[in-house]
Amino acid sequence: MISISHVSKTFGVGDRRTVALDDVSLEVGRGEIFGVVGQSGAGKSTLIRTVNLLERPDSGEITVDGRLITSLGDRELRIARQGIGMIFQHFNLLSSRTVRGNVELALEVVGVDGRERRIRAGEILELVGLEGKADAYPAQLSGGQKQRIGIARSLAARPSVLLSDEATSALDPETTRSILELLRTINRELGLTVLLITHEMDVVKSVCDSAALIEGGRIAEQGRLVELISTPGSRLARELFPLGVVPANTSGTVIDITFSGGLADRPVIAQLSRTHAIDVSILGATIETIAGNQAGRTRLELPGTPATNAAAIADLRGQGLLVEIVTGDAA
Ligand SMILES: Nc1ncnc2c1ncn2[C@@H]1O[C@H](COP(=O)(O)OP(=O)(O)OP(=O)(O)O)[C@@H](O)[C@H]1O
Repeated sequence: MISISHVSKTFGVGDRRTVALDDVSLEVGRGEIFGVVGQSGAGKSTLIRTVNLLERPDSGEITVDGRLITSLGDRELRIARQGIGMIFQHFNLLSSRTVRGNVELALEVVGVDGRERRIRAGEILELVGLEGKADAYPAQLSGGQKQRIGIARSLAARPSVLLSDEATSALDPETTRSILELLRTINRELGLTVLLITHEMDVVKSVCDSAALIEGGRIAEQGRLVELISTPGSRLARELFPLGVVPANTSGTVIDITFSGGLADRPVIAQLSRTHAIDVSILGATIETIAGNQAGRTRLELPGTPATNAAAIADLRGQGLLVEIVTGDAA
C-alpha cells in the first residue's frame, strides 16, 4: 500500500550537512498499522513527511495506493494528497473555528458543497466520539478531544492512508490509550492503512501489526511483530520485552526464552527443572499482548556453562521455543 524504495534526504551543505534519511526502504501492507520507532533525530519525521511529499526526497521512489507519488506534478499531487490523511503531535487546529468548522474545512478544500459538508462532518464526529462537541471551540476541549478533532479532520476526505506524526506524544497515558484504540477502530472499520512514527515502544506494542527501527537515518530492522519476536537477536523484540539488566558476576548461564502462540501457557520451567535435575532461577519475566497475540519472555539462570546446559537448551529449542544465550559462549 505504501512502498518506500531507496529514499535518501540530506539537509544543509558543507559543515551543516545532515543526512536525515540514508537509503531507506519500507513496505506497508494494505490495512496494516505500521510503526516506525527511533530516538530523537533518527529521521522519523523526515521519513513520514516524504510519504505525502511535505518533504521531497533527494533520491528514491514512493508509491501510495499504486500511485508513484514522487513522479507527480503539483496538480496531481494535490489530488493524491486527498487520499493521504495526516495527524500531528500538536493537533494543528484552527482556534477560530468550531469543532465542526475544523472538520468542514477539510471538506471545503476538496470542493464538497455546504449541505454535504455538514452531513459528512456530523458522521465523522460521531465516529470519533465528539458528536456532542460540534459547536465547541478547540480551546474548550481536552488534549485527547483535540486529537479526536485532528483525526476527524484527517478522515474527512475519505483517505485510504493515515500518517500519524507522534499523535499521542503530548497526551497522558490514559488518553494515549483511548486515542490508540480509536486508531485501531478506524483502521478496522474503514480499512485504513496507518503509518505512524513514535519514540514510545508502548505505542508500537499496543497498536501496531508491523514495525521498523530507524537509527541515524537508516532502517536497522523491520517486520511483522509476530515474526520479530521469534527472530533471534531482534533488537525490536528486546525493546518489546524489557527484561532488565543481566547480573554482572554470574557463574551460570543466563538465557532468554521467548514464548509465543500456544506455547505461552505451558509449564516449561517446571518441566526443565525436573527433566534435567537443575535448579533454575528466574531473573525476569514479562508477558505482553503483541499484535493481538499473547507472548512472553523469561530470563533464566542455569547453573554451569552453556556446554554443560547444552541438553537442556536443546530440549527447550526442540519444543519450538526461541532460546537466546545472554551470557556464556553462544551455543
Ligand atoms: N529542515 C531541516 N533542516 C535541517 N536539518 C533538518 C531539518 N529537518 C530535520 N533535520 C535534521 O535531520 C535529522 C532527522 O530529523 P527528524 O526530525 O526527521 O528526526 P526525528 O526522528 O523525527 O526526531 P524527533 O523525534 O526529535 O522529532 C536531524 O539531525 C535533524 O536535525
